Amino acid sequence: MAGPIVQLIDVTKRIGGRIIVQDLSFAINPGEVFGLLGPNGAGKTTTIRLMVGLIRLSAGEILIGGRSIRTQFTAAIARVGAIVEAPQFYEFLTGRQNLAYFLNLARRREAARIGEVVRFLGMAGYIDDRVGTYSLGMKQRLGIAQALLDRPAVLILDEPTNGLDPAGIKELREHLRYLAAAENVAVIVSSHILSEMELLCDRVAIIKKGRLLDVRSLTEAAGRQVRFEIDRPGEAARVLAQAFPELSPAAVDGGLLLGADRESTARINACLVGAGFRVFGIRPQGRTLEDVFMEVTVDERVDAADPQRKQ
Ligand SMILES: Nc1ncnc2c1ncn2[C@@H]1O[C@H](COP(=O)(O)OP(=O)(O)OP(=O)(O)O)[C@@H](O)[C@H]1O
Repeated sequence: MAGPIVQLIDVTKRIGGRIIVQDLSFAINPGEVFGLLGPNGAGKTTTIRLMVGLIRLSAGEILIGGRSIRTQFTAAIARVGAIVEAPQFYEFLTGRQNLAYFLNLARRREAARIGEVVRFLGMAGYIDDRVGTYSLGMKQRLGIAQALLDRPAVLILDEPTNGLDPAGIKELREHLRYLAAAENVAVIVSSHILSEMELLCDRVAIIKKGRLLDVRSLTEAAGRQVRFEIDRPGEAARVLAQAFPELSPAAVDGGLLLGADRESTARINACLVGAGFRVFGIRPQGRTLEDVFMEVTVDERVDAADPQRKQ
């Protein structure tokens, strides 16, 4: 197996002395739809802005296709298509003319690629209409089309379901899943709504107050999640991502989380001990994604129900 296309290693961001994101470590594989899930202010947008190099890391490392976003920015970002802030289009041009404009900006003149992404995203019915006449969902899709023009290996979409109705979300999900499956693109999306992420993603990382609480697979219902209590989890996640990329290890508070059956649990343990890590405990993870997410959001719900508690 080729290994992860995106790796976050102990990613930390401080702004004005405040820690916004702390020690995030996880890896994303080609062909999967990966979600960043967390309440408002959890640090999802900051994490995405770090991934696309819009802001600088305070500590840690982000690798895209094995290239560092810090020291090899141009090579790393060449593999990424992203919509971070709402994409801007010329309203007086048609969708196709907008795509042609962006394609020329990238100094490529491959008109055939426009046809390809238009077909792919099912936009043929309106691509030659002026963008000023588009609905929010249509503009959203034009944004994705633009991000796909350069055939990225990684597609990053911040809150892509914002403003879409359930039918729009379902369509988006079908396109993203197809993209992941057919073109082996790693798709990264963020949201604060669990039910939307469950529909969209293969795996979900839950973030609260800038820290990674959990990473769950949503595709393998029987997938067994095992938690290793360990020293230096971020470093261990990196070592394991190389040795066992198929396990998608993630560092969470004081530990390491991965999908592993009995046999691989033993192999992972041997690998960790062999690499000099101290393993303090190994436990199957029993809680459902919803249990974890409820815990993440409980403070907010209590505060909302009983505002006096905030005093
Ligand atoms: N440039 C900045 N200066 C100061 N604080 C910031 C800055 N950028 C983000 N923050 C703070 O960091 C925290 C995380 O913000 P971020 O936008 O990453 O969260 P989020 O999970 O994307 O939330 P939302 O769903 O509301 O967009 C927030 O408390 C925010 O106020």
